[in-house]
Amino acid sequence: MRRVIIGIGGVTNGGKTTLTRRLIAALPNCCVVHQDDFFKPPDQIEVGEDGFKQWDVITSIDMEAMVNTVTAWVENPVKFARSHGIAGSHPYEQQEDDEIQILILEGFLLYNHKPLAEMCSRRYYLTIPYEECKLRRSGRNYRVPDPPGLFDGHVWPMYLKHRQEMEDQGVAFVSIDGLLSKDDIFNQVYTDVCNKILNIS
Ligand SMILES: Nc1ncnc2c1ncn2[C@@H]1O[C@H](COP(=O)(O)OP(=O)(O)O)[C@@H](O)[C@H]1O
Ligand SMILES: O=C(O)c1ccc[n+]([C@@H]2O[C@H](COP(=O)([O-])O)[C@@H](O)[C@H]2O)c1
Repeated sequence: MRRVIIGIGGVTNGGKTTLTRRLIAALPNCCVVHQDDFFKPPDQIEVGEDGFKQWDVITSIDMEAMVNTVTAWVENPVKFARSHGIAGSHPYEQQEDDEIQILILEGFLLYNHKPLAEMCSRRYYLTIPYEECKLRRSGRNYRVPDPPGLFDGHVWPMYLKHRQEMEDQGVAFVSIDGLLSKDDIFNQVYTDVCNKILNIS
């Protein structure tokens, strides 16, 4: 059994979840782990000197739990799929030795966590400019709503900081223009996955 982990990273509201949903529907034997599912509870999030809860830093996420979840998939992708209620049309019971199992990791701080970044066979990174990001973010409803000023005071500065850190650390990624249409983004990434990972064209 061949295992492949694909990273879908990038800026908040860049289109990561949208792209991930489409890839899951198109790829065989494909599971997903969302980094957002590992946010710590609000009472464990530090308040910074700027007065904002520091959601957009890696310590706001329980990375140990996330890595444990990914490790569970690596150890047994078939069991992982079953225990996460993924039946699909693929014959999990009849595994061929050369069958491929795919895990998508989706999140805004994937590549700033070295062990996770290194687990990805290929890393995609969605970007959108400041104005578009602020606009999309203003229409989003998170479990904890954004207080006024959070985007400019915390979210965007942290995005720039983490992006710079990732580039300084030499993490290799395929940059995706999040301003393209949802169809174009999907086609670009799906074609790349087929060519570079699945070796089918
Ligand atoms: N390519 C796109 N063009 C325009 N809007 C998009 C595109 N991709 C996503 N969106 C919209 O942007 C918002 C955030 O998308 P989402 O996929 O949840 O982003 P993320 O997971 O990166 O935060 C949603 O309203 C979504 O419909
Ligand atoms: O999901 C939550 O519980 C949650 C609570 C507070 C904040 N968030 C925001 O979630 C953002 C990352 O998710 P996303 O989908 O926008 O990439 C990040 O910018 C956080 O500010 C998310």
